[in-house]
Amino acid sequence: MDKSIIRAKTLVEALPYIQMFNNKIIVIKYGGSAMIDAELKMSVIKDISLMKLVGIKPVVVHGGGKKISEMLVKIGKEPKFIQGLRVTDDETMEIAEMVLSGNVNKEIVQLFEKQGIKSVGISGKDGRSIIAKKKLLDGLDIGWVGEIDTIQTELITALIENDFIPVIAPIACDENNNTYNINADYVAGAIAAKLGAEKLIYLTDVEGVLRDVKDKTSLISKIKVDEIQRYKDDKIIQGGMIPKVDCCAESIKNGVAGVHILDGRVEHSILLELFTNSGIGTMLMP
Ligand SMILES: Nc1ncnc2c1ncn2[C@@H]1O[C@H](COP(=O)(O)OP(=O)(O)O)[C@@H](O)[C@H]1O
Ligand SMILES: CC(=O)N[C@@H](CCC(=O)OP(=O)(O)O)C(=O)O
Repeated sequence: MDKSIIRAKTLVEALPYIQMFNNKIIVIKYGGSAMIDAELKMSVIKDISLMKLVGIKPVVVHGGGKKISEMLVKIGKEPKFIQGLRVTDDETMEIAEMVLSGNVNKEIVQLFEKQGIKSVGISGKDGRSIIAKKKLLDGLDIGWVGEIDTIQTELITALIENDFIPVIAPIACDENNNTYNINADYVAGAIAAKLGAEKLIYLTDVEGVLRDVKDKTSLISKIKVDEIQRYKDDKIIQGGMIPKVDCCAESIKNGVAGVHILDGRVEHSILLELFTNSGIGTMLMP
């Protein structure tokens, strides 16, 4: 068949989905692991730009953990994680803020602007959008790691209403102006719930949740919230996947209808998930 006919057919099939998401907020967590090369980054940005052009209201929450770790190694500091969360001393906090609120955030904004899409980069500090408090891991103090106390959507909503894509770095402060490093997965989940998003999509560097991390064919395509603990106990879900599934569960409890973990390395993974019948990745369900 002529390629243009295939394209037209695909478009016609996509139309009902496009209409279904018209004016709906979709939160995309763009993880550092899926920002590995320029081509891939551009492809993700183009997909989100297309969503915006067809009437969806995307909100981007980004990570950048790999870049923080690279910077720490450059200054001779060994990155340390406990249960997927970075142990954050004073120096690490300073670097995390520089990398996330500065470098990564502004690069994403610049890529949207290159597509002619209006976007504004903020961190949780701007407009006091995220108020944090210290997170203790089973009583253990791991430094300036924050958990979300309050989300104030005033600024984010103003940006959406004025046709901008909000691009949010997971840095926040508390009432005493201490700065906190928050895992971006938590920020995406909490913002999706607070905004009443239609969908929350986690873009990462694996096919989804795998039964065996070394076997990419072992994808678990559907997980019920009450199955998560068993997967964690059985050490199937580990490391960086722990905060992701916990946030998925929390957002579902808070009313987000569709939560997906997708492979950000696959071209058009978001569009395939949103606009076709061929669901990819892992879908979390109540
Ligand atoms: N069961 C699992 N399925 C898939 N990935 C897993 C699983 N358990 C642990 N992981 C790890 O979680 C990682 C994704 O989390 P993370 O590195 O924090 O990504 P991101 O930067 O996108 O937030 C994967 O690269 C993988 O190493
Ligand atoms: C406390 C904590 O772990 N914060 C994360 C924030 C960045 C992040 O979440 O980046 P990814 O989404 O790319 O993993 C960190 O310092 O790596």
